[in-house]
Amino acid sequence: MITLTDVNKIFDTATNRITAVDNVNLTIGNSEIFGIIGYSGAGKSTLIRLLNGLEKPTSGQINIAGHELATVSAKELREARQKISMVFQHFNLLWSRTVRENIAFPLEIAGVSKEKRDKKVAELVELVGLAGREDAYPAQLSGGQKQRVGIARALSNDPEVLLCDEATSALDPETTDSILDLLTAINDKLGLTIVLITHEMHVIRKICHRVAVMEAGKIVEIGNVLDVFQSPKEQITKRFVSQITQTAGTEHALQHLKAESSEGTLVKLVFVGDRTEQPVLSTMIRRFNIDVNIVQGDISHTKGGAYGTLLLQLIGDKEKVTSAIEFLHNEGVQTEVIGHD
Ligand SMILES: Nc1ncnc2c1ncn2[C@@H]1O[C@H](COP(=O)(O)OP(=O)(O)OP(=O)(O)O)[C@@H](O)[C@H]1O
Repeated sequence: MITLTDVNKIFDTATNRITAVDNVNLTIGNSEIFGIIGYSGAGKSTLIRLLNGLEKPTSGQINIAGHELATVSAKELREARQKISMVFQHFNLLWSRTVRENIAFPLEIAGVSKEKRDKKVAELVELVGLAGREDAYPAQLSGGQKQRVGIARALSNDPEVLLCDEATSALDPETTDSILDLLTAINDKLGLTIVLITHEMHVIRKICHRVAVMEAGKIVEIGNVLDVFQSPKEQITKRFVSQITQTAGTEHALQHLKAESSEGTLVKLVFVGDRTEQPVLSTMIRRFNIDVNIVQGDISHTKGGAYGTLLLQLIGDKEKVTSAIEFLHNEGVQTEVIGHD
């Protein structure tokens, strides 16, 4: 559905030359929810502007739904852009128009008849959960409701690809979750492809099938969300993953434990998929007759399954502790020994 081949975007300014997108190769499948994560300046906005045809690449090819964006005529680009819609961080609504009129706006531009517009708007209002608010103005809506209007408007011309540019970054955590649930429901119901850029790993974890990590214009890591959570390879990816898996107290707790208690073996466990639901730990404790002190733990849910980390202090006979760690490993639990007595 979307293929980027050797894509570069270079900005030449009066004083320097910036490679905002650096040799990016990427394929995004039909109906996929694909996340691009990176810190500020990584090149995410430039990449999304290339995807919606607002920028042309300096070199390389971008193919979306059969259209070669880099080389198409202005007319074909307009046609291609009919298939691509965008949701913005700050909603970009028309403030003097009602909810109904905002959603209908792209249809008006496209010359769709009033009857068809009204029918479509009614469907979309229902889909995004705004029934009863059709005649409200944006200023009368909450942030989450404004974004619902933004999403309904983006869907009005039946796009095949929905691009989301930090769509939840201006919202509080609870509202963020409700908008992410809405995007998931839309992906399930309409089967359209969603590409989102974000700097929040929570967004990736909650709704994406796959993720690409961007740094200095390059995609430095890419994979299924669960795989990336389970074994991030690059340092930057580890930092993003730790946004979720590491609570503020962990480092402190570790240092405290290392300093205060020299007893036992400190082990970090990573559970993936079904393993999180199995009583692996209680079996281990019973079988090897060791004491276990839980230092820290959490579980996250991704589209591909559950993912959890647990920091344990194992206390007991050294051989038994070693066998217990081996048992965990054989049960499919990733183990990493962090410290020994
Ligand atoms: N039109 C432009 N002219 C010159 N430089 C640009 C232009 N657009 C982006 N850049 C530069 O390209 C680099 C990537 O910027 P980009 O906005 O794509 O990153 P980003 O990951 O989206 O960050 P942010 O979240 O802060 O927008 C930055 O160094 C930026 O200054």
